[in-house]
Amino acid sequence: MDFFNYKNQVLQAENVALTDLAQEYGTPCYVYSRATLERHYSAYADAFASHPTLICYAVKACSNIAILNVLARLGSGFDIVSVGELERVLKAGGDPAKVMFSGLGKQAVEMRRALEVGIHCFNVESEAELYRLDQVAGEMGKIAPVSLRVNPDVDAKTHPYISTGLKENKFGIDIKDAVRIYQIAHKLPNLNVMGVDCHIGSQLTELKPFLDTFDRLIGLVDELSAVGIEIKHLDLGGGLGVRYRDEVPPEPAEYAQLVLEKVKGRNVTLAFEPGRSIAANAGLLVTQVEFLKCTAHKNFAIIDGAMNDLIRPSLYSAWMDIVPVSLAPTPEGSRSYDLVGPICETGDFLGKDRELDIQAGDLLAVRSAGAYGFTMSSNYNSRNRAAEVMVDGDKTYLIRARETIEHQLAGEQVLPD
Ligand SMILES: Cc1ncc(COP(=O)(O)O)c(C=O)c1O
Ligand SMILES: N[C@@H](CCCC[NH3+])C(=O)O
Repeated sequence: MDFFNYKNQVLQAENVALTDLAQEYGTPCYVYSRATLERHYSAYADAFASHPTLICYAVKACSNIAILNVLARLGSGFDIVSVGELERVLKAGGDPAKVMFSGLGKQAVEMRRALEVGIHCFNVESEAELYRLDQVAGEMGKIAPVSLRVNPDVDAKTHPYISTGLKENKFGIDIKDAVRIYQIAHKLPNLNVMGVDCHIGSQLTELKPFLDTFDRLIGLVDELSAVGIEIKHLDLGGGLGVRYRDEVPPEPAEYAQLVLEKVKGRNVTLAFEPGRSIAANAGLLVTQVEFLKCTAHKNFAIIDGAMNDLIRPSLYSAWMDIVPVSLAPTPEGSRSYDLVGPICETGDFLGKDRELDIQAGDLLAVRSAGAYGFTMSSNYNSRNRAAEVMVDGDKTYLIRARETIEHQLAGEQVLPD
């Protein structure tokens, strides 16, 4: 459930009509609902309340500092993959002691900053990374807390571009090699091997791959214990899917029930790194129809939102729900449209073959756009990135001003004469 509903035939974000919001902030514009974000985070926190568990929101899903701050106030931890994301968390008032540092290409300078602020754990993805982290920690006179990200070779049954837990994927350490590499890590003087980590993919709509993974990780924990390495922390990553169309993904409570059953009697803390399931349905992208272009072959609605604003449809052929902000009938009547942006790419579309009753000037909302929406946006075609607005009840806050050409050009210069 979210807090985007129609009232008097106009779509609202909480108590604010999107027509008013578009008037004030312009389009394209990302709109987030604070109540929805809080509800989604709390679904995890409540589900795991009976066991020591760290919920680390995956910053990459939506990294605006206002979003991070709303979650930090609820006690959320954060999963980061770069020093940029770490600085966002710190700026947002997040607690570094609740930060997991994931990602397979951490630079020494990033490790240094994370050690300086005292993060919870590094999720290390290769033997080479272990040596680098050991060296950096040694130079700083620190001990780095470490989990190894294990690749369990489980099929997450999701889009191939967002599946990460198969042996052919670049992520993690092959589970067959894990004991050997744990033994290396255990001997390195500046590392404290505390946990096992994994993340098998994103937009999972079944629990079975998670549970198969869990069983493999527990098997590894027992093997490690047999060679004298005690694991105190299990990080199961993110990946729980959301409904974009007709998917029926499991709720955090169902997931928790099964995991807590499996973890019974074991002295391990748990961690999760949900991104999409917290942010996706807490945000939408509001865009305006510039022109209708109807030919003998196709009807196009040319909109002011484009693939640079929201790349998921172009990149993954992802289907996103697109609805009119106002349900009032138009003189045009209902037709099937491809919703295309102004970018010079055939792949620049947000939706295809959508039956809509719209006319030029109308507003549309792309639903479930809160995750991997703004964070994957770009300046392609020198377009300014969209504004971001947070709604809280009947209040609205501009949490990121629309970019300007001056922002885009800052840092560029022509050659001297
Ligand atoms: C290491 C890691 N953790 C967490 C996430 C968040 O995943 P999701 O948004 O599917 O919950 C990702 C992205 O898939 C990831 O790569
Ligand atoms: N960006 C992807 C998900 C990738 C998750 C990153 N680990 C999406 O929009 O679905």
